Amino acid sequence: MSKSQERSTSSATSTPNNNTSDDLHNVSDTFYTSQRKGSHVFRVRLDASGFTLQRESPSGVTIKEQTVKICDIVGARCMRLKKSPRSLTRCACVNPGTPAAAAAAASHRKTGTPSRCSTASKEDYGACDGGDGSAYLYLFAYVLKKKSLRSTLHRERTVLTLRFRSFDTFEDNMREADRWYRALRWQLHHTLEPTFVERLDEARRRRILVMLNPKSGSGNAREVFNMHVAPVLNEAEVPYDLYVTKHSNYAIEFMGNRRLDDWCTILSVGGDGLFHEIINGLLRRPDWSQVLDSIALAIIPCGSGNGLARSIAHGYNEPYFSNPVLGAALTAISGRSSPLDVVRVQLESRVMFSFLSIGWGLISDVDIESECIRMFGYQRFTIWTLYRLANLRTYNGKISYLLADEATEPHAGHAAQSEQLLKMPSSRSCNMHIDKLSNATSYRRSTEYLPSEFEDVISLETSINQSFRSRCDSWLSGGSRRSCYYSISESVYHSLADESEFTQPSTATVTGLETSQLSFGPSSSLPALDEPLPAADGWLVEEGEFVMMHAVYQSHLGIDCHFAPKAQLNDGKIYLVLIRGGISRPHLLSFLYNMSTGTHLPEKNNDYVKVLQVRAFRLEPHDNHGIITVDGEQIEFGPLQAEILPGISRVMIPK
Ligand SMILES: Nc1ncnc2c1ncn2[C@@H]1O[C@H](COP(=O)(O)OP(=O)(O)OP(=O)(O)O)[C@@H](O)[C@H]1O
Repeated sequence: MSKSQERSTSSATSTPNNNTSDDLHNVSDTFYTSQRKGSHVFRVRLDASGFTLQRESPSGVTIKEQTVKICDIVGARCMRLKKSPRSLTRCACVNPGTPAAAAAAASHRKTGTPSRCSTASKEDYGACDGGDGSAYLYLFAYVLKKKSLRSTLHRERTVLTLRFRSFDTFEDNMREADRWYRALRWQLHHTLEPTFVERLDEARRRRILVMLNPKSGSGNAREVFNMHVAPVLNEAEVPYDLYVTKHSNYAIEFMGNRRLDDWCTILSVGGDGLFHEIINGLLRRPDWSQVLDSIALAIIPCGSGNGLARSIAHGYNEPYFSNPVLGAALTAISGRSSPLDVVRVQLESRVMFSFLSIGWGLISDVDIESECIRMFGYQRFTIWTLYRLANLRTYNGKISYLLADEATEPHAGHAAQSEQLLKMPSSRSCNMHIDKLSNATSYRRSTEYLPSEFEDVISLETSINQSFRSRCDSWLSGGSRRSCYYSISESVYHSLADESEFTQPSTATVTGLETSQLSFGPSSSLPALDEPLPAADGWLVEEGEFVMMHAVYQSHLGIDCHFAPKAQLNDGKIYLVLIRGGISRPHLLSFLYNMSTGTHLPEKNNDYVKVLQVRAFRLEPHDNHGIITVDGEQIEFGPLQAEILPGISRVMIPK
C-alpha cells in the first residue's frame, strides 16, 4: 500500500485531552483503502448505537452506510498482526520463497487454520510482518441476518477489522487502537444492568461459574462448551470457572455448600435436570435470599428436553433453531436478566423447588419410560408417545387448586428473610486451560459489507464454524506484546484434577437429600400436606380418572413442545392442564400433535381438557403406583402440593 493510500491522521478525532465524556467514548476516524481504481474512504464512528461504517466514493459521495449495533457486539481485541491470507503466505515461518514455504502457505489457505505465526513468539512477528508497525482492532459481533426473504433470522459471526498505521511506531499505532478499544468497552459496559457493574472490582464483575454435566443429552456437553461457548466468552473477555459434575446431585451439593461470591452468573451447561439441581442447591442455603439476589442463572441447552432455554429464547424473540447454543451463549453474557418464578413443591418427606413443570400421568410416563431409548435424542419422546397412546392408562386421584389472580403483576421481591452467609473454604483450582482445539475454521468474507480489496485497512468477516477462536487468548499471548493486558487466561478448568470434597458421591448426603425433610428456601403459605384445604379459602377440586395432569410455568417443556403459550418467566402463574379419562384417542392424538405449535389447548375448557391458571395446587393420587415428575425428573410417588414463588430468582435474557 502506498503512502497516499494510508489512513489520514488529520481526519481523526482529536486526542482525549480536555474532552467531555461523550467525546472520549464516541470515537470516529477516516480509513482509506487501496484498490486499482483509486482509493475509497470509510468514515467509521463508534457511539452508543454501535459501529457505523459510511463508505464514500473517491468523489466523496456516500455509497453505503452500515451499522453494527452495540447489542450485537460482544467484544474486541487489539493485535499486531493481521490474520489475512496474505499474512499467512508471508508468515510461513520458513525461508520465504522455498517450496516448503509455498506448501505451508497453500495449506493454511486451504484449511483456513491459523498460520504457525498465530502461536509464534513475539520476536517472530517482527520478522513475519516485515517490520510493519500497524496495529489492528478486531471487533466481534453476532449480527441478526436472514439468508433469504423466506428464511428465518439467524445470528452470523461478524469480525470488523480496523488497521491503524498513521504513526511511525507500532506502540503509537497500538495506543490509537487501544483508544478505540477502550471506547468500545465503555459503550458495552453501559449496556449492562447494575448487577453486573456494581460488583466489588473489575475482575469479579462479570465472572461466570460454569457447571457442566458431561452426561446430559447425547453426552457432548464438554465438546459443545469448548467449541461453541468458550470462544464467545473469550471474545467478550468474560472470565469463567468451569466445574464438570461427577455424579448426580453434584450441583446440589456444590451450590448448597460453596462460597459463591466470586461469581455473578451461574451458567448451567446441560439439560433441565442440571438446572433443577442448581436451583435446589441454591435454595438449600441459609443465605439463599442474598445469593438469588446477586447471582443470575443462565443455561446452555445440551440436554434432551431444554425447555427453559427454549422458553427464554421464545420470550425474547431470539432465534433458537439456527444455533441454540450460540444464542444461549450470547444470552449468558448479555448483561440483562429477568426475574424467574420458582415453584415450591411440598412432598410427604421433603421440600423441593421447580422452575419448569410438575407432571403426573401420560407426559411424565413418556418422559421417564423413554429413558431406555435415550440414544434417539429428542425423538425418543415422539416414539414413546405413540407407544403409550396405543396402550393408554388412566389414573385415579384428586386435584385441588387456588386460582391465580388474572391481573397478577410480576414482582421480583423475595418474601422470606435471609440469614448469615455460609462461609465455606474456596475451591481449589488446578489452573488448566481448555483443551486445545485442532479443527479448521472456515471464514467467509461478507461481500454484503465490503469488497475484498478493502481488506488492507478495514474488513468484515463472518464465520459459521468458530472453532479456532477458542484459543484466541493463547493466540494473543503468543502473538501480542500486550498479551498480559488483553489475555483472559484466568479462566480455569476445575474438573479433572480437583480432589475436592465432591470428588466421590457422598452417599449419606445424597440419600439425605432424597429422604429427609430439609427446611430451606422460603416457607410455605399453604396448610400442611396432611391437613384439609378449606373451600372458604378459595380451594376448588377436580376428582376422578385422569389421563394426565401437567403443571407448567414456562412456555416450552422442550424445544418442540410449546405447552403453555401464555406463560412468561415471571407471571406468577402455574398453568395446570388436566386431561380426564374417557377422552377419545383422536382427540388425545390431536392434543399431543398440536403441542409442538402451542395450538393444543382449547379456547374454552371442556369435559375432557381443562387449562387452569392457578397459584397453588395439591395432587392426591388414589392409586399407589404411577410416575410423578418435577422438571422432567422422576420423584417419589405420593401426594404433593405446590405454590408459586413469583420472581424469586433471576435468569439471563437476550439483549
Ligand atoms: N456426572 C454425572 N453423571 C451422571 N449423572 C449426572 C452427572 N451430572 C449430573 N447428572 C444427572 O443427570 C441428570 C440429567 O441431566 P441433564 O438435565 O443435564 O440432562 P438431560 O436429562 O439429558 O436433559 P433434560 O433434563 O433436558 O432432559 C441430572 O438430573 C443429574 O442428576
